[in-house]
Amino acid sequence: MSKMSEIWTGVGSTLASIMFVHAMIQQYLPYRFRDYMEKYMHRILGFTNPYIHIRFHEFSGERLKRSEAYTAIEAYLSAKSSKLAKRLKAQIGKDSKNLVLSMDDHEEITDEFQQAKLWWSLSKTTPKTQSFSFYPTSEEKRYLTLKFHRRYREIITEVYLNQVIEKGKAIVVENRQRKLYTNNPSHGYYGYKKTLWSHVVFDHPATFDNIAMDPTKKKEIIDDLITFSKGKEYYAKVGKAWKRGYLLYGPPGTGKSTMIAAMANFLNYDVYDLELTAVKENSDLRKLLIETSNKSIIVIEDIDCSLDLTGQRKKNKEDKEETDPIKEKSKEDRDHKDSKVTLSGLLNFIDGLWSACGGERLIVFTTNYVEKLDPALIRRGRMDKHIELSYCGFEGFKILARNYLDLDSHHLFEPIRCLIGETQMTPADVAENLMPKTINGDPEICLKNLIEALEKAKEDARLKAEEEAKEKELSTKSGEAKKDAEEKELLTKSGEAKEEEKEKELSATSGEAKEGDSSTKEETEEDGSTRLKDKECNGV
Ligand SMILES: Nc1ncnc2c1ncn2[C@@H]1O[C@H](COP(=O)(O)OP(=O)(O)OP(=O)(O)O)[C@@H](O)[C@H]1O
Ligand SMILES: [Mg+2]
Repeated sequence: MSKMSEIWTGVGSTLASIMFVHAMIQQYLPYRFRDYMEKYMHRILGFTNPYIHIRFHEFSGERLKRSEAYTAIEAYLSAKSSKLAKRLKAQIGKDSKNLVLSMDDHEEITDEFQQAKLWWSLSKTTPKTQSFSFYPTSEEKRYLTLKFHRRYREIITEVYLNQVIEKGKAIVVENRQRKLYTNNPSHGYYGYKKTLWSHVVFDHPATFDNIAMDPTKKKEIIDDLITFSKGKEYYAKVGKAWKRGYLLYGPPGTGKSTMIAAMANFLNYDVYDLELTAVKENSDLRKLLIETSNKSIIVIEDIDCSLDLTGQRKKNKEDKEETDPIKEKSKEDRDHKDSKVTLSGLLNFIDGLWSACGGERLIVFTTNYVEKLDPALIRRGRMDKHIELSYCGFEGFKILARNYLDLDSHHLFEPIRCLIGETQMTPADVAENLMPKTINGDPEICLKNLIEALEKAKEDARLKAEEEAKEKELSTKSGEAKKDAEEKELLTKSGEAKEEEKEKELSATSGEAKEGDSSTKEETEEDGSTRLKDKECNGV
């Protein structure tokens, strides 16, 4: 027993001495000298220590992007971590149904591969200059370290790691909880985490099945999306970045936003809803692009309202645009948000060199006024596919009737078919009319509601057309009257001019004829006036 206590005392004093020496070195040895010592210590240990360490940092390239390898390894280790690690981190999993567990900082778990034993550990470094903050610092850098015996070097680096990455990627895709991101303002206070994007779980029920549109057009879009998502090799072969631009245009309420949600659900992509007015400069746009993940849709809604995208051309049309409510709104937004994003910045965002970072991205613009967009912005190559979403047709109505009323046919479909072809009603309005207003609503009542609304819309359209025709007629008439008056004026003027000319001509000819007598007349006049003058002077 006394021997045991002696040993413990010995160990204790040795440890205390080591700690003392370490503290002295830390405090008194010059920084450069310490660096040298560490370097040579590692070399000496390298000869004696048979273990190899590989580090995988969470962020690569100046924190620009989360490392894909790190994410994949984290996913691969997640199953093992939940069994082996003592301290775990929990995150909500796919569809908010289950928890995904992973090991916490400074934990270590073991793995085996063809008789080789491996150790995975998670560490983090915090910045040396600590400042007081209520919030967790975003400067922490995490890294995973793999440790294994040097005799397994080849098998681990050439086989094991590749398998880990592959399996991890598959798990990431499987567990992917799709997200809807929006960009944080580039300036001002925006919470404790200086991230570029904030996100919520993307949970939109729209699918291509319940979008009301022409079936052939719908199939064309679906085929296009499938071709894109499977086109990795093809894009590489033709030397194009793996991305595709979609321009969705049409009147309000025709399903542009719904279509984006359906696309995301169909392809299982994340959605990045980019608010351009919150982006201060073109360089911020680039940073935002880099922070987006693969398999995502980058959306800019109402692009015509987001920015002044007519570039320099605006200056030439200043007067005209002053009365344009859309441009005025965009001007207001610009003034408020102080955004300096330019058209060329946006063009570069879509297909500049940076747009090729990552891959499998859709860029979608929506607008109500396609004609107001700069042609350079929507040319093929930038916006590859232009999709017009328009008023509801009979095919669209049938889809809505199936969605909202579970009806595939009904005797009221026929009058609706006739009416819907003659009116311009958006799918949003049709859907609203079809929606039962009570829990056990009768479908027939909903169809009748729709018929009523369609008839009203038809009547309104007729009245509007009549009014327009009248206005046109009036303006034509007033135009004609104006023209008549102008013509008359012109005629009168030309008549007068002619008369004057004639008179001149006449006077000229008569002047020539009388040329001989003129001297006599002048003389006579002269005489007369002399006489009058004489009279005046004489006081007569
Ligand atoms: N084609 C459609 N198919 C099914 N539902 C539709 C369709 N179009 C519109 N709707 C319904 O109308 C509502 C409005 O549609 P949505 O927001 O997609 O229109 P939008 O074209 O984006 O309009 P805006 O131009 O004003 O943004 C949606 O909630 C959706 O239920
Ligand atoms: Mg919309």
